[in-house]
Amino acid sequence: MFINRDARHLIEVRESPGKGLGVFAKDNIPRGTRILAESSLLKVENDNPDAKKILQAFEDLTPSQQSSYLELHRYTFDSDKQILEAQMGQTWDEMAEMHRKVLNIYTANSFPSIYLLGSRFNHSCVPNTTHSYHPSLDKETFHTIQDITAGEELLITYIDGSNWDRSRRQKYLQKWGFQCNCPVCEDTPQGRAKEEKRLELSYLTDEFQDLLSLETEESLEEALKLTQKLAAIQKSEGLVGHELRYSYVGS
Ligand SMILES: C[S@@+](CC[C@H](N)C(=O)[O-])C[C@H]1O[C@@H](n2cnc3c(N)ncnc32)[C@H](O)[C@@H]1O
Repeated sequence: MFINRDARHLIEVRESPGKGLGVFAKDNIPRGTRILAESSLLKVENDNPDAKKILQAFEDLTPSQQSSYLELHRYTFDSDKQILEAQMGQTWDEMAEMHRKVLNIYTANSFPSIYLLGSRFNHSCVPNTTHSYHPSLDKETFHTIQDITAGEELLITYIDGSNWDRSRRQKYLQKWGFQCNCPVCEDTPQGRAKEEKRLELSYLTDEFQDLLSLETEESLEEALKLTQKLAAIQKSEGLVGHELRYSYVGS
């Protein structure tokens, strides 16, 4: 049986300078704490946005759930707008204002479901929090992956590839309409040194895939050595979420 508890009393939502609202620690939080296990407010069974299903799911909410939903952050990137326009058979300007709002909120916050508290986590390319869907609980769970000090912001990553280079990361983040200034993205000597490590990770990951595809005893042994090297860099760079798990057990 899975215990359906979290430590949300240790977090609060408040203004994060330059980022809108964010999630902050009210107290010190040890690494590995499940800070949140949250049921979705609005669920759409599709990884890609489907305008009509999203609007129907919104219609199916209670009035109080609808007003909570409408308080979430709004943003829709142009290419997502084009997809939604095609699905609706209307231009963005022709759509009812409420439809634009609902879709704007969906595209800015979907996991692909929408979570009221979970949607307030901002992004960092060096996250201190990870999240995943927990099928037995039917909840999205959020765990700290670093020790957090009181007052610190809890950050997840919106990117599914920690070894992407800076320009690829930034291009992907355009979907949410912001420029990342996390410790790896900042244009400082420290930021550039961290970026070098990302490039090394990218190179080693490609080499690892090449070795695996050879499927000889020697290449698999080499691949195993490489994963140890990958894991060491990931740990030293604070990349201790999903990517480290992949290094140990494969994706
Ligand atoms: C899922 S919401 C996160 C919560 C949001 N800040 C709010 O006020 O509800 C995504 C939005 O947060 C902002 N955001 C997230 N991470 C950011 C970052 N690292 N820097 C600046 N803005 C960020 C962007 O406006 C983005 O579209």
